[in-house]
Amino acid sequence: MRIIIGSKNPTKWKAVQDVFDTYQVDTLNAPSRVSSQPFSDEETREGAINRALQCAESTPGAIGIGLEGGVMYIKDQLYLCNWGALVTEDENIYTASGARIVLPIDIAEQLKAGSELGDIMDQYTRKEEVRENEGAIGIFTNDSISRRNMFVHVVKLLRGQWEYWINK
Ligand SMILES: O=P(O)(O)OP(=O)(O)OP(=O)(O)OC[C@H]1O[C@@H](n2cnc3c(O)ncnc32)[C@H](O)[C@@H]1O
Ligand SMILES: [Mg+2]
Repeated sequence: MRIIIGSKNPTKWKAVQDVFDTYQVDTLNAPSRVSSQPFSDEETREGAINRALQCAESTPGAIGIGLEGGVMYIKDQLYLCNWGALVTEDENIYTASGARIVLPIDIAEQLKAGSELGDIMDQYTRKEEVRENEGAIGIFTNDSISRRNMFVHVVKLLRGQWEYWINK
């Protein structure tokens, strides 16, 4: 069976390949159809579902996966949040979220002013393409958990739910 992941970002498709290691995993540049910087759990989850649906619809018999990054408030603190969705060929939708950590206040201020986290992180670290490597979660956990690692966990939650319910 083919798995299609709706992003060319290596942290995302490699996470899917890590979990679905015996499957053929293909990538599709599927737009999230939400803001480029989602600002709530709801919006981030919707972006993941939109991407997964487009992937599943693109190829008969394929499973679509969408992974989306965003930020969300708890009280006055801004947290990183990530969501995943898996859509089966009969359009069952499974969702799961990833671990979250609070963002430093100066990063939160720049996000509130309208910048995207990917750009802010590159400036902050003086690196290139942090979002395609360790990610903000890697930087602010002292490299304990990379963005790919965090997505592996999300994809395991998706695969596990799908396998559980498929036999019911
Ligand atoms: O190509 P796509 O799949 O769109 O990958 P992306 O890196 O843009 O990832 P998202 O659209 O899912 O993330 C939404 C925004 O948040 C940024 N972002 C999310 N998580 C991040 C992280 O861990 N490190 C750096 N930027 C992150 C990202 O760059 C976008 O600006
Ligand atoms: Mg993006």
